[in-house]
Amino acid sequence: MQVVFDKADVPALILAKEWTNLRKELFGTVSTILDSAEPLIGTPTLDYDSVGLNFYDSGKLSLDRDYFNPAHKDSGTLTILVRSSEACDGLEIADLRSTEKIDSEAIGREANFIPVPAVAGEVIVLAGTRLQRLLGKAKVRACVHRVCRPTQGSDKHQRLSLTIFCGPPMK
Ligand SMILES: O=C(O)CCC(=O)C(=O)O
Ligand SMILES: [Fe+2]
Repeated sequence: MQVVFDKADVPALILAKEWTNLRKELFGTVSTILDSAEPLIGTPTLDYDSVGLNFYDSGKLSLDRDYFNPAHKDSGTLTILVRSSEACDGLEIADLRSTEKIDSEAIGREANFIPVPAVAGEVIVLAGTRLQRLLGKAKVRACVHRVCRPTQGSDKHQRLSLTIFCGPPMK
């Protein structure tokens, strides 16, 4: 038996089409805000996205670990982040003005970190190292971020987040 799909009905293709339109709008806005003539999408190399799903469970985090996810930069152009909506879920970003350090680990030790409380319906957009490379450090710096062990809520805190990593990762 042969099953024939109408492409217009395949959910993954519908989603891909929606995402392509959204991506175009998002990068157009970012280019305008950053006054960039540099293409950020629209070439086969740049039009690369990958999706990540993170499940964090503080019950499974060993006691000597303070972070679900230690200080790091994402390596693409932009990261779109959606997370479960508890007010203080441990996400923090580094204030890069508070340190001269360059690498994520040193920034993680030295910088002041700013908590990012979750707001219902929000979508967070983080700059990655490829965006910094394309536009120059004077215009944009890759966001150093981390997810701490949450201090609020029950001991068995669980957290879910979804990321779309746009652009090919830097090596
Ligand atoms: O879970 C989060 O809020 C952040 C996840 C993250 O930084 C990553 O997957 O690169
Ligand atoms: Fe990240």
